[in-house]
Amino acid sequence: MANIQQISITHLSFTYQHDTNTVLHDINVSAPLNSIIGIIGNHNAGKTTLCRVLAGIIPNMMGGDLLGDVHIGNLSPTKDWSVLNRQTDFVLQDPNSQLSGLADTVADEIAFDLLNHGVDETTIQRRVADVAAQMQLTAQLQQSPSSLSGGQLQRLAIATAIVTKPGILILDDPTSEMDPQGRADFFNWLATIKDTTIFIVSNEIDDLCEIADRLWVLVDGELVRKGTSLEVINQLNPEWQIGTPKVYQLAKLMYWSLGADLFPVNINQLRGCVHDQHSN
Ligand SMILES: Nc1ncnc2c1ncn2[C@@H]1O[C@H](COP(=O)(O)OP(=O)(O)OP(=O)(O)O)[C@@H](O)[C@H]1O
Repeated sequence: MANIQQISITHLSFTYQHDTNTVLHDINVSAPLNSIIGIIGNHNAGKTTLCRVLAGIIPNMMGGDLLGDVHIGNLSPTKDWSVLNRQTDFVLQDPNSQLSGLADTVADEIAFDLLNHGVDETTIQRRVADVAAQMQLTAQLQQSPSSLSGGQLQRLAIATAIVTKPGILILDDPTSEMDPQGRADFFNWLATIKDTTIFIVSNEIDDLCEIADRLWVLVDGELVRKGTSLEVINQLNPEWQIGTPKVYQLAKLMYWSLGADLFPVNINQLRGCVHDQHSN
């Protein structure tokens, strides 16, 4: 029986149709619902593929040989896709591929799913204004989506995903086109989201260590590390060539340890550590 408070993945393996390479190898992991899970790893490690499985796109829209079991709460992306799909939004790596292409304005694009859900006009206007403010797109609401910059398009893709208030949000490299300030604003916003299970693939390891409750590390399709960012970053194998946060690099250099050879990975941990050094 599935644990309704847990995300659980057991013995998950996957090979794309008409392919012989197994992309995901026997993945086993669990995490509490409503947490932020950062998915990191090397190039072609299977991060996007794992997101597709979590969203139910595999096997419902993309075929292949899927083994094992995935549950998000009591729902299985394979067996309960129609229910899960209504609660899930997926922000793709390429924002253009997820916009409707039918809307004349940014406001219409954000409103698109709400209109499809039959939401009333007043609620739509309020939700569009709220979400545009959250994604800093208020000034662009009457512009055509085609006039937006890459970073603005990514924020629009996120706006279209969150406007329906999904309980599960899957973000595949959502800040790749954003400038440093846009990226910082996005991660600050993400940290404020409540009651939502968030999976985020990102190379922004500094930001992930500030906000993620869990990190999952994929290397060549295998889940090689899982745990808090503190545990995971302190146990990375250099051969995996996965970047570490600047805070961790500095702390290691200065030997600002949290004890037991654990070095801080985010600002709060670093502050605690430096404070302890001064008070000793
Ligand atoms: N639709 C597909 N059909 C067949 N093979 C695919 C498909 N999508 C991805 N793959 C293959 O699966 C492997 C993992 O790809 P995936 O995109 O999941 O990795 P990733 O970790 O997200 O990569 P990146 O860091 O480059 O974004 C790669 O070898 C890729 O070529």
